[in-house]
Amino acid sequence: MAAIYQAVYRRASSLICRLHSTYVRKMRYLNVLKEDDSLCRQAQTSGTFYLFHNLSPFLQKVGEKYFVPQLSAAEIKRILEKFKETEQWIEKSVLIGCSDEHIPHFALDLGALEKSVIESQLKGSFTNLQKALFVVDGKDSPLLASAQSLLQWHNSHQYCSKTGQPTQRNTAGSKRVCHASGITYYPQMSPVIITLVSDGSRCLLARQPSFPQGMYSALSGFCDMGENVEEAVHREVAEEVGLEVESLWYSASQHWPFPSSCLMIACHALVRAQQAEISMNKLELEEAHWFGLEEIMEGLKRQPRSAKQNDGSFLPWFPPKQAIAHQLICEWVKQQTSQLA
Ligand SMILES: NC(=O)C1=CN([C@@H]2O[C@H](COP(=O)(O)OP(=O)(O)OC[C@H]3O[C@@H](n4cnc5c(N)ncnc54)[C@H](OP(=O)(O)O)[C@@H]3O)[C@@H](O)[C@H]2O)C=CC1
Ligand SMILES: [Mg+2]
Repeated sequence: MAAIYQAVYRRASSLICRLHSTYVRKMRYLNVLKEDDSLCRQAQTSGTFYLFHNLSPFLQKVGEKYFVPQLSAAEIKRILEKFKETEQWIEKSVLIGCSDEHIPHFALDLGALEKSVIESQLKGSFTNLQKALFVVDGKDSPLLASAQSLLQWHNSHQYCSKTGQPTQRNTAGSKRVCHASGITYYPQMSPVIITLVSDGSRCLLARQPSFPQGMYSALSGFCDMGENVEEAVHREVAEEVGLEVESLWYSASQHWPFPSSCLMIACHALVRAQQAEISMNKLELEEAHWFGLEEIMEGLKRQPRSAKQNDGSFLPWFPPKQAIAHQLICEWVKQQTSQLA
């Protein structure tokens, strides 16, 4: 039966090949892997694997550069053999994407096995995600972030919240089902708005007590139940700095894995210059200031280390380019400089 099914799939995909672009074929292939457990199990034997250990990704350092190695199923089996574990472990992996040539990519957490043994066999180290995202190549960080978020979601959704019974995952790891209640659980993201407020000539940046010293960012906050993006922006700006947004526009979005899978929706917002006095909410923020164009341009040049002064205090610096807050600040600078030109 499986053989007939696979033959039909191969025939159908060869027809699709002739009709669609590489991107469309790739997305269709991934979709089929999510729906078809036996095909996905087969794909695991020819796929590549990103390794994690208790949610920390495995990286290799060559010179000053960090790489995210993709291991073959054979290499994974060799590690498992070392621990006298069976290859059934591979079934714990989750599907995270595929190459243009339809080589599927999986993420696998070997957290139950001794970390140092794997590290010395593969000549690399499991690195905290927060560090990893900022040292790997830009194209690898979204992949690491979404892989870790999916693994984390499976860790925290082992049981049905209605019946308390264990939930079962599909092979791709794109959902979990409670057979007692019939409820299907899908991986979740929390929508979060992030807004760069401007009064026309200055922009507003703030610090939360948990931020690294000297770092200022745009205002952010989780969307409330039932709220749309516009309402969330208006509310968060009012709550955090006591200002009323006059107009706003969408810029871009980003998946952010901290604390657990947020969908950051980035916007610019304008307040009236005559009504721009900040009334900061001290429960959420420790500082909030208006910054002029020059101060922002200086801040963008600073790194955390160069921001530290001799007396131990810090000059303002801003989130690194991997964070969408950075993109908002750069867009504001571009808009201001084009107005001046
Ligand atoms: N990529 C980027 O450029 C940036 C990303 N961010 C991210 O944005 C996110 C939200 O920013 P933040 O300003 O802290 O949000 P908020 O201003 O909404 O405040 C956070 C507080 O809201 C409560 N809360 C409400 N809903 C949730 C939920 N679904 N999950 C967790 N907490 C919730 C929690 O309070 P309590 O626990 O007391 O109930 C939490 O401490 C953070 O995860 C942060 O990492 C922020 C800035 C830049
Ligand atoms: Mg906030």
